[in-house]
Amino acid sequence: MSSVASASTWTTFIKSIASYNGDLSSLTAPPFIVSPVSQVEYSQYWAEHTDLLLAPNFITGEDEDEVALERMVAVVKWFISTLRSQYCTRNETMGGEKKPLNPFLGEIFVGKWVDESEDKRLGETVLVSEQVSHHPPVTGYAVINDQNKTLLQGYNKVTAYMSSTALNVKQFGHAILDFQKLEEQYLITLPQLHIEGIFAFSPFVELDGKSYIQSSTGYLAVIEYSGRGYFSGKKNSFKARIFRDKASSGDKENAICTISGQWSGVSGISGGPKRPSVKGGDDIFFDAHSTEPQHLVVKPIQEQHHLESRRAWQSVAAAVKEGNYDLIVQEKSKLENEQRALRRAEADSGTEWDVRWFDIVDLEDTADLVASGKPQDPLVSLAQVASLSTKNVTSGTAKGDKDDLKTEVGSKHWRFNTEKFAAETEVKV
Ligand SMILES: CC(C)CCC[C@@H](C)[C@H]1CC[C@H]2[C@@H]3[C@@H](O)C=C4C[C@@H](O)CC[C@]4(C)[C@H]3CC[C@]12C
Repeated sequence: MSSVASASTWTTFIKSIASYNGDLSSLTAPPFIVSPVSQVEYSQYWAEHTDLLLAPNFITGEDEDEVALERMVAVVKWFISTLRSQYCTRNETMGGEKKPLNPFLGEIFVGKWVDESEDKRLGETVLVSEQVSHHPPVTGYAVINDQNKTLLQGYNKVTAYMSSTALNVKQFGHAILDFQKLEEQYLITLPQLHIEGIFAFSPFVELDGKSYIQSSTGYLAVIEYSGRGYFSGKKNSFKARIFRDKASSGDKENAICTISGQWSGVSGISGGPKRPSVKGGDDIFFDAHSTEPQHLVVKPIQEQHHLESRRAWQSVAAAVKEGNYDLIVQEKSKLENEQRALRRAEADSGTEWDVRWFDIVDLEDTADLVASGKPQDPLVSLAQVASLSTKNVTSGTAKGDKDDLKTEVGSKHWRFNTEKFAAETEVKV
């Protein structure tokens, strides 16, 4: 396509999103900003640094409180390390942010990270990701490491609205990182973001606002994001402050340590743990470019189940890579029509699609759960400590915020079901 033609298609697209407010799946994007990758694959970006994800398991010592702080710093380091993968991958590999393929209900994506450490202490780490809802689109994921009894699970939903300068994206959902051997859990809320550069023809993500990591040991990390110019003149800036607890986080001066810099580049740490080993050497906390992401190993397409993402979307992905607009539309329609036929058949037989590895839990009435003797969902206990909402609202919403107080918003959340996954016989990782 000529640059004049693509500029006019781009202008038409911008006009179509100018009044846009809702779930992004219905947005028809011009072929040159469509990605050949389905959004169900994005869950892999949580664990492209498995060594950092698992690091807290190996932090031990005499002083319990110091160890708890060191583990919190290690969790923050891992979290910061995920951001470049999550939000820069398309820019780095496709020359700009793209619109991912909209996963169909039941679409799955699985793979594993192989332990490349000398002592093999990391073991195998497995990813499972599943599209648990189509309207609205919701992706559930779990990263499982049996050797170190570590489970990261979560789910994600996005909505968006266009302002005069950017596409503003709200993330719903959260992640829970459970170190079962340590009996320590972390609630992780998701950053909010906007897409800049749309009018200049070159979209990219900027994170904004705050996200939180609450540890069951009481430590709370408050991470603030800014684009170019607020904290420093640099893009993708952040400042993470670690506090002893929620109560002390009211005053920034109480921060035990502060980590700041660029999440897509270099960051440093001041204050915090006494042992230098957890801080990173030479005053560098994390350098996103000197620690390359470790990519997930995925089975060849011919060995994949028909619901596995790369197999299901292979014709569309090929058409996207070819830049063949008519073929993209044709191949996408085939898949969408099959999905519509499935939904009609379910409606006719009065059945519903069986979500494979996840369940929805209603945390509305936690008193019932406590009375039933079942262990409390970590969201309930950790959100309470951090004073965050347990409702189905924008990730990181404070308790008592106007959205938290809306009576019509429920507290239904997606959870990974380890038993269902253990009983899986058709899908091989
Ligand atoms: C290019 C643009 C104008 C079209 C709109 C694309 C829009 C649907 C895309 C753009 C960025 C995408 C984010 C992506 O940056 C990273 C993540 C993190 C991942 O864990 C969950 C998905 C999410 C939020 C993507 C959702 C789809 C977005 C907003």
